[in-house]
Amino acid sequence: MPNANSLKKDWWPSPAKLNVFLHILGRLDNGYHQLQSLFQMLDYGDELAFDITNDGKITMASQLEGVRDEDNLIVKAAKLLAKEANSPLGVTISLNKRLPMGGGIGGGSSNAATTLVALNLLWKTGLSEDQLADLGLALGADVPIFVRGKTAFAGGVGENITPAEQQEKWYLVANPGVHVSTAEVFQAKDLPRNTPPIQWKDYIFEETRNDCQQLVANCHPEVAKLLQWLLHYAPSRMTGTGACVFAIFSDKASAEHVLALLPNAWQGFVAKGVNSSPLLNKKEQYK
Ligand SMILES: C[C@@](CO)(OP(=O)(O)O)[C@H](O)COP(=O)(O)OP(=O)(O)OC[C@H]1O[C@@H](n2ccc(N)nc2=O)[C@H](O)[C@@H]1O
Ligand SMILES: Nc1ncnc2c1ncn2[C@@H]1O[C@H](COP(=O)(O)OP(=O)(O)O)[C@@H](O)[C@H]1O
Repeated sequence: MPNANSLKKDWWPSPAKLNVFLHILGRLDNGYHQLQSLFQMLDYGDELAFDITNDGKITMASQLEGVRDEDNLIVKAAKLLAKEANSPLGVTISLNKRLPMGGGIGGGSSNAATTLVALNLLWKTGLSEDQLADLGLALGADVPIFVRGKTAFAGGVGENITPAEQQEKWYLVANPGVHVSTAEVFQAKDLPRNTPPIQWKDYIFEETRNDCQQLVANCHPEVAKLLQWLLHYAPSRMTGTGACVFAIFSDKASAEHVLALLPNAWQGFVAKGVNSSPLLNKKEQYK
């Protein structure tokens, strides 16, 4: 239960995303991969609160388990913004972590984006959305998409973003409890890297796939098992480089029904797919 102190805080949403599909078109000379993906924003995620100080210090109210403060993307984002905008202010940041880490649902990238967007307003540093997205790219490939906050098609190495309104569906997101390293997936010899490009206007879910899914399912039987289980109920797929898996429903009750049946070995949550992220809605309140 939240304590009185946390109730008083002004919490900023840090939503998750799903890669509804993820195609790998090729590999560039620098080792990075050319992708095509539909980034679906969810109405579910972490929350951050920012207590502004005058001492120029950037600190976490408490350490995120398994992540040193200097490696935390939240701290990195705040430091980057302070440097870029030459801000003399400091901040103590509280994090209410709900999203599994390293699961392909973008929690770390989203935390970084929420930090950039919120502190730009609270520190009054006045950077444009384009400038924040550019700063974010230095922290991770998915940070710009969370700064923009729109469900979108992404091309290039992920930086080429085209907002694309989708029918708002319900997703059951389940975590098989295994950790998959993005870098290792992209290094794998037998990762398919030659999917032909598609035209965004021709996008149909059934004609797309996640090119990382087979490889990850082969290496992690738990991912294959979870996918098999979900496929009994609804169209299902892995997100990003894994390991989380999602199932698509047209209504909330059906998604919650399957969540209630999910075997205890797996954790999950139900979220609505939204075209505008909760962060964007919060930002609008400050205008
Ligand atoms: C492919 C996606 C789809 O959402 O996977 P998930 O991380 O969400 O699972 C992301 O764009 C990942 O973004 P992110 O996890 O921030 O990746 P980065 O830190 O930028 O890169 C991690 C490593 O992945 C590889 N990488 C990443 C992106 C890309 N287009 N091609 C790559 O080859 C590079 O080897 C890089 O060293
Ligand atoms: N604030 C943060 N939240 C989550 N992960 C973080 C954070 N800061 C750094 N990390 C590191 O980034 C890695 C990737 O996290 P995350 O973005 O949640 O996964 P993914 O990119 O697979 O969706 C984590 O394993 C963790 O070590």
